[in-house]
Amino acid sequence: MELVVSKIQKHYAQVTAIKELSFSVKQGEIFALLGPNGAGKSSLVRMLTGFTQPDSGEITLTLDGEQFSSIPSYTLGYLPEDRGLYPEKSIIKNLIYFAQLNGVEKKIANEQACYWLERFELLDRKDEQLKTLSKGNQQKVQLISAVIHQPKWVILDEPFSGLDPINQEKVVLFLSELKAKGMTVILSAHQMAMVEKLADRMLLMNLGEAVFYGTLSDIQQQANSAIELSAQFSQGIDNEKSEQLLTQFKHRYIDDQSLMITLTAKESMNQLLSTLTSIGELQSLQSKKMDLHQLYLNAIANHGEN
Ligand SMILES: Nc1ncnc2c1ncn2[C@@H]1O[C@H](COP(=O)(O)OP(=O)(O)OP(=O)(O)O)[C@@H](O)[C@H]1O
Repeated sequence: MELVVSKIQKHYAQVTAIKELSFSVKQGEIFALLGPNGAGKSSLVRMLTGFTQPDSGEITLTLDGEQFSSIPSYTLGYLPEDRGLYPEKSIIKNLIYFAQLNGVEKKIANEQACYWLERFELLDRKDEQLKTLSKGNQQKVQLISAVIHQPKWVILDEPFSGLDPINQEKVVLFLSELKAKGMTVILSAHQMAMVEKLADRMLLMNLGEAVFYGTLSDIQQQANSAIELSAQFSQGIDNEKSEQLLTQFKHRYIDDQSLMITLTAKESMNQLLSTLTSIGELQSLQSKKMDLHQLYLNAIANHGEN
């Protein structure tokens, strides 16, 4: 039941939205699609759901011995980028309506709706009109509507958007629960801290191409040629002087006594050390693994350079 995407391309008039993209999603995993605005995530999702087709290349999913060129709608739960619920209807009626559209009996739909509403602490408001909920709470109802028919595959376009940190954590738990129930989840997101916690594997796209792909540790290994170093000085440093001396090294300031440097394989540690010691009295120099946020920024900045 692996979803295999092989060398797909998608063009819109002059724009090539997806270029020769290949990857696969394994059954039961949480797979994250990452990338800056315009990278091609929504174009890809539209092809995975069968809403549009690739101009070339192939998408294949084998389910119960049958082969499909997208995820069939009967087994898909989808949270689209443009949300669509009925603001005048009650929360429970919205959810039952969406479940019934997907062939779920009313009684089961009601049970499922109550189960998930309780999880999101919204059960006591189920009979209120949807429009009376805050934007974040409406988002939670929308998430429930995407999974109320217990699909095997779930695609969520930006499930964290508009949510405060507490509710983002609730969505992390919600997604983990979907995985524990055996669903395969594909999500697009811009919140790297959430993705780092959740995703089994991920694909970073830029300009329609894959920039990195794999588990977080695969990606950290791929980026191993570059290391992040944190330099701490015993006194405040002179920014003007450090800017002149550090021109060849990619760096950013943490505060007036410390900075982060990204050292690539091409650059010399000895030279960096002598540069740092001429900036001021170095108290410590530590290397640390790049988090997903930093890996993402570096990968996008370097994409297309080689
Ligand atoms: N219907 C369309 N007609 C023409 N160009 C399009 C169309 N849809 C997308 N594009 C272009 O294709 C490229 C990829 O867009 P897409 O919406 O897939 O990116 P995205 O990664 O989903 O961005 P975002 O994070 O902003 O939602 C962009 O250059 C966009 O302008």
